Formats: sequence, structure tokens, C-alpha cells
Amino acid sequence: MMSTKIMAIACDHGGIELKELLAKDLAASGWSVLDLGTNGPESVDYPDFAVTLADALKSGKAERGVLLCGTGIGISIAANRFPHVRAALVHDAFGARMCRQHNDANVLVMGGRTTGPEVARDCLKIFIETEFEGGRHARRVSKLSGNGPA
Ligand SMILES: O=C(CO)[C@H](O)[C@H](O)COP(=O)(O)O
Repeated sequence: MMSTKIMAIACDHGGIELKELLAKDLAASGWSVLDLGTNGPESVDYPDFAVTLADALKSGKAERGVLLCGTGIGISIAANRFPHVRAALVHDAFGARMCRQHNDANVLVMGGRTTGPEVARDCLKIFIETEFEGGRHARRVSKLSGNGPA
């Protein structure tokens, strides 16, 4: 029996339209969506949403995540402060593919003010469908968590 995979998704006010669009695509792809906000147009602070999503991954409430802010920059900086998070700020299909194949990214990050809806949908599709290649990349990824030589 296949269990439903859970994707946490969170944004600040700069990513809210993209969040709504991508959440629909996730649900249509068979993912269960854990929506961690924000859910209104009020101005909020992106680090708070990165922390909430990092907590959801750490506790096992979700296996992967999507984070969105205006540019994707601030929220990816915030998310990558957590050792269990590998958040990739992606702008195109190639980046979406590489962040899975080479970096085993567990969080896809995009900017609601920088990436158009169709490119973002394409990146999400690739992010959820692409497997990590392992091999030499596994050694490098393990060093990201401080498990390799200094
Ligand atoms: O992209 C972001 C962080 O990297 C934020 O979404 C952006 O800084 C919010 O800006 P403002 O408060 O002017 O809407």
C-alpha cells in the first residue's frame, strides 16, 4: 500500500499567490499539503515561516517543503540555518533538476516576485519527480551536515 507523501508549504506575503497555485498542483499530483501560512495579504516576517517549515521537517510532519518569499533569498537563508534543511533557491527547470539529482534538496525555494507562475509550476513538478543520484553526490551532501572532514 502506498502512503501519501506530505509536502509542507509556507510563504511570506511576497509568495502567497504562488503558494496557492503550487498547493493546488501538489494536491493534483497526489501529495498531501501541509499549509503553514501565511494565508493573508498582511506583511509578515519570512524567517518565522522558514522556522515553522524546518520544524515540520524535523518532527516528521512532512518529508519535503516548498518556501516562497518575494525573491526566495531571505527565506532560503533562514531555512538553511538548520542542519537538516537543504533549501535550494531555484529559478529554472535545470536548477530544479540539479537540486534533486546532485544536492538532494529537501526544500524548494522560489520568489513570488521573480519567478512566473508557469516556470514555478514546472520547477515544482521536476522537484517532486526527480530522484537524488547518490554516488559521489552523497559524499558531498553528507559534508553539508558536518558529517565529513572539515
Ligand atoms: O523577498 C523577501 C525576502 O528575501 C521578502 O518577501 C521581501 O523582503 C518583503 O518585502 P516587503 O516587506 O517590502 O514586502
